[in-house]
Amino acid sequence: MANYDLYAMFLKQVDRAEPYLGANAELLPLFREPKEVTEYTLPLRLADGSLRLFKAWRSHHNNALGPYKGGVRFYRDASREEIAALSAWMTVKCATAGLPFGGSKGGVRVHPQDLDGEELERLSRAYALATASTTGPDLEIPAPDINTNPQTMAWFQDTYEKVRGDSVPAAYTGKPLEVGGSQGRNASGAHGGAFVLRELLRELGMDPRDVRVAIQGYGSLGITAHQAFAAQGMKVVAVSDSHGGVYAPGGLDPKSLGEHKLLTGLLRHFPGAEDLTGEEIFALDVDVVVPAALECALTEHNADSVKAKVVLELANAPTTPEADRILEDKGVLVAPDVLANSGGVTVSCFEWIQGRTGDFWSETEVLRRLDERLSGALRETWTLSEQFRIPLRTAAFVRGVGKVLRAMRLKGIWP
Ligand SMILES: NC(=O)C1=CN([C@@H]2O[C@H](COP(=O)(O)OP(=O)(O)OC[C@H]3O[C@@H](n4cnc5c(N)ncnc54)[C@H](OP(=O)(O)O)[C@@H]3O)[C@@H](O)[C@H]2O)C=CC1
Ligand SMILES: O=C(O)CCC(=O)C(=O)O
Repeated sequence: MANYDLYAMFLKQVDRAEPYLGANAELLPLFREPKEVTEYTLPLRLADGSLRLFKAWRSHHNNALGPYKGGVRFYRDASREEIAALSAWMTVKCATAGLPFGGSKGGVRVHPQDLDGEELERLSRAYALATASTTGPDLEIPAPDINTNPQTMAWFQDTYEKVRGDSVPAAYTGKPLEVGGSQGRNASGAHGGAFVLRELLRELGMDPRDVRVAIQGYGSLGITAHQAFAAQGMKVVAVSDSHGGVYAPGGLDPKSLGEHKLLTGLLRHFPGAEDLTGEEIFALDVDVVVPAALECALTEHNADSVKAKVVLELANAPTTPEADRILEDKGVLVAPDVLANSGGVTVSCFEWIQGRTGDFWSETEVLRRLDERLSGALRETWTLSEQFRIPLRTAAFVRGVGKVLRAMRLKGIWP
């Protein structure tokens, strides 16, 4: 993925929506730029006494719709460009899901496996300290992303509250339940994706019980997606991680496969399944493929091999614009990330509301609201896509970017 310019990918997606944005397209030059990208150098004393410096970034893309919202990733290839592009997609995602947020993203260039638990805690606290002055329920509300989790959010929250000398439960989301998290947040990305897929299958006249799925990526999102799809009666026949994958035409059981991965660290060698190479996952004879790992998984090199009818993007930016064109020509429907993986940030929004009001909801209530919101967003996007005969991604951009531009116009963001 390293050779793709993610920000250029985002701009190409905006370009395709531009002809449908009417007079407000005049404001696009401002929308195309992140408002600010800040770089930090985080010092860390390692357990062996040596001193190491870590680069980190926080990108604020656009806040016309509300405070900045986005995850923080700890990732060895994190870069300024990657974080800026992901913040721009967050702006579109929040608008597409109808949330009162703008878009941001944060990242630290670190391979977390190189650090022990205490070093990771101190690095997390260093990041929260560096970004504290631009964080808060009305400013910017960070959340988990790749290699960060509820524990990371608890460390962020504690550091922030020590700086503020106050309790601020709505400053971070994706927290553990014990410190103000929301029911249903951990699996919300997967549930959101499953709701979007269910609605798409309905539009396509397909019965979920006849649907075979292949998932690339078996981390937080991939594992919970396997469970959510199986609960809807779909058959997950193949999954992969960074070491390769497994295929079982009769379906893979999420519980025993999860235990196998936990025990051995691998998906491969799962009893009763065939091993796959990572490259084979997208070319399988299935109905739905689900990229749930990293950016640029589907490119001009492998898009033509896709046999599925639907690509459900649970990862951020898994399909390059070149791959998008190839898939369109083949008649493959791509459910875009800004819609398909918006379940995470939507339940983050619910957590923010619960933290501000002190009124906490049951998991059933969280999932009911998530379903209502994402099913509605999918139907509106589908209608727009049919009306203008444009791909779902472009339709999602027309809806999402359109909302942001209208807010910019009303607020008079031009000085
Ligand atoms: N967590 C969240 O709330 C949200 C996450 N996302 C996006 O979803 C994606 C996944 O996030 P998340 O599940 O949290 O991340 P995790 O770090 O928990 O999991 C990532 C998974 O991808 C696998 N992987 C890495 N490289 C490859 C590869 N080349 N081929 C196949 N699998 C690979 C990893 O393998 P291994 O297990 O071997 O390490 C791991 O299973 C990211 O794009 C993220 O931005 C989007 C919305 C919300
Ligand atoms: O939950 C959030 O606020 C952020 C989720 C996120 O980073 C993403 O959707 O990519």
